[in-house]
Amino acid sequence: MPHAETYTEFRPSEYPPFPSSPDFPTVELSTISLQKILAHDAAEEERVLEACMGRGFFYLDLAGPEAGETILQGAEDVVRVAERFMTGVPEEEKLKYAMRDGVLFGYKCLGSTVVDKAGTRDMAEFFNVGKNDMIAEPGAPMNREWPPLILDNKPLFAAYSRAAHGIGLSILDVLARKLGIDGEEIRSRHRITEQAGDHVRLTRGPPRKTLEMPEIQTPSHTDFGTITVLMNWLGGLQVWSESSRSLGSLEPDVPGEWLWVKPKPGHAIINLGDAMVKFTNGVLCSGRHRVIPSPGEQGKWPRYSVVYFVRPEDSARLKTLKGSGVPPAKDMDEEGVLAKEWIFQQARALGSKELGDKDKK
Ligand SMILES: O=C(O)CCC(=O)C(=O)O
Ligand SMILES: [Fe+2]
Repeated sequence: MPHAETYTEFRPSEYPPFPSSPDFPTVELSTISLQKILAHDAAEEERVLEACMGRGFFYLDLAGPEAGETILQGAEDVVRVAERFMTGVPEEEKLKYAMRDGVLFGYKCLGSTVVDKAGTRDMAEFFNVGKNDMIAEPGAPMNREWPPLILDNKPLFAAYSRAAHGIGLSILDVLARKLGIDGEEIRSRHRITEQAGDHVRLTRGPPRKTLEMPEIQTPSHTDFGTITVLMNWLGGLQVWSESSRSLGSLEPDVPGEWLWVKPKPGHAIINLGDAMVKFTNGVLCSGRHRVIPSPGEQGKWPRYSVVYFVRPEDSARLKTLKGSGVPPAKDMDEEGVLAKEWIFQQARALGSKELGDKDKK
């Protein structure tokens, strides 16, 4: 038995495999190579477009480029910080850092959101670590107070945020090129130094209690921002089998079923958010997804994930962008809605009590 101080419940090398049984139908997602994207490989770029016009989800092979390696190693280091926070800090201390007053950074305790019309409570804890505060120069003012554990690891969160943001923008560059959109239209709305809702989300879901109970950890949602870089080690994430471009309702609005997304070692899971649907007038899809406890034997382990949300800068304007592959829309020549306001509206549409919980969803 390891000594209490070295004990860890995050032990990827010991996890049982994802069950191969028809009881757990999985989704087939394309695998895209970050290396090839960065080398402007034409066939790979076409596959990125196809994946984003379809489900809006794909695996990204991170091996090779420096940013990919930063995510691969960094995600495990981030989970170790998450584990110390989630399992080591008393609840009343954690609640001092709760998300509140429309600020989406900080702690969300288990059960603070409703996952269905019956009012069932969620089963996941998160901690949203804001990008701007982590990349801030020492001594610069911050958007909020952070626990010492997070501040002690500021360089880790800064490096992780920069790498994930950079990867997200490289994918957005590809999509812009393929759709004939001026890449600057997207880049200028996602400058890393500008204030934005970008954050690293640390999540912990407890082990499954029973085989039958759904125990929803994160209810059905589409991400609000532009693009998401997700690292997870255990099953639990599911995508809705049919793509839908409508935003905002808790339940899927087209017939289909939930399909499991099998974690793939060495790969991130990339998905588009609602801002990308807006920018492209619905040409691209923000896939609907949710998280339930891991299947089969995997469900005996607590489940951690590390999510980076790339979002438009707070003061950016959201509207359909001009491009040869984008059908014209009424809002193209309008000023567009302020990103900060857009996120707030999306959160409210999802029935959130506070903005924070439901960027959350
Ligand atoms: O934990 C996961 O695998 C996905 C989490 C997620 O979808 C989210 O936090 O938006
Ligand atoms: Fe999500």
